[in-house]
Amino acid sequence: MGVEICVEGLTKSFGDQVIWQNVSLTLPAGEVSVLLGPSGTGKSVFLKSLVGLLKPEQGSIRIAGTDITKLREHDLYEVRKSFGVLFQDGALFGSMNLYDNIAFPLREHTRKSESEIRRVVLEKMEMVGLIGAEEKLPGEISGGMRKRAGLARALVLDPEIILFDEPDSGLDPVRVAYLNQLIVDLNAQIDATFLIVTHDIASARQVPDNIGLLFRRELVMFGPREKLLTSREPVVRQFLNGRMQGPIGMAEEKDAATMAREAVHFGNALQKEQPSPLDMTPRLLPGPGIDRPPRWQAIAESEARREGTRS
Ligand SMILES: Nc1ncnc2c1ncn2[C@@H]1O[C@H](COP(=O)(O)OP(=O)(O)OP(=O)(O)O)[C@@H](O)[C@H]1O
Repeated sequence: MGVEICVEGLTKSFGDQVIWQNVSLTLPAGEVSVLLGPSGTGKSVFLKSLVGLLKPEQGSIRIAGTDITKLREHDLYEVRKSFGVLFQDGALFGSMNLYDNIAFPLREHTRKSESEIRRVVLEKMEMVGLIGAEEKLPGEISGGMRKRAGLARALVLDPEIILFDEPDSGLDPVRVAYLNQLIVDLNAQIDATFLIVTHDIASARQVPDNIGLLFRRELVMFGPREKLLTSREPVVRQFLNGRMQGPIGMAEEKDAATMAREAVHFGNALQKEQPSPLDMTPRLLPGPGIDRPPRWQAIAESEARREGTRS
């Protein structure tokens, strides 16, 4: 369960437009990682590269030791079965009810009997809190329920890696909180490797083990969430605090003249800014009723110690 993904020196362009270059990171097996970045920095392109839908020009993507950039289409097809992907809108078939949508990958990719399929579909629907909604059509349910259904469908082949493309998009803050709790609960239950692309800073602060930030065609930083949350790197602080002041501009990158005007206006206050203890948001833990495997038990104990030193 849960495999390591090791990306080294990855570069992707479309024509002469370089999307990102020399990206290296390791997504540790079974951990939750978040990828942040201003709009258009190529986060979705990165997810598509991981599943082999796009081919980077340089670098390697090792999944459990196999470099998938070198695989032929047939072998890639096999590797893709180890991925579950939650697309932004759930990507459900509008004419199929939720049960059939969730059963779809099992009917396509396995030889399971309908009674086995029923067992798996109902188990996953229960995990995401959708029991009772089997007959509903995607158009009859809320955006939050569609995401849950998309997640149940991503789970049916027991993936070792789950990719979430902006799971919070289009949801109100309360639904985002429920979905984050579900993501953490699932990670404790199925122990797969999770990568979440998001713009939601509150989620990025609370949910992951690791955070990465794409900016100016590079991976500015990737590491344990403590490293990012307490970083003094101006672009990281600007992004995490959702501010206009800093290197990120309206069209991704600020020009030198705007940066110079800001420097005059704010002096070097931004450069000197220190991270505060408040930057270390408490981590979201698996909810009541979810058994904690040793990894999550250790996280809970370290959070309790941190709380102890705070109060
Ligand atoms: N198939 C493609 N062909 C050409 N250009 C593409 C293709 N896919 C993506 N791009 C370009 O790659 C860039 C990055 O797009 P991408 O959707 O990955 O950004 P993103 O960081 O996910 O943005 P957002 O946060 O707004 O979703 C964009 O300029 C986009 O136009």
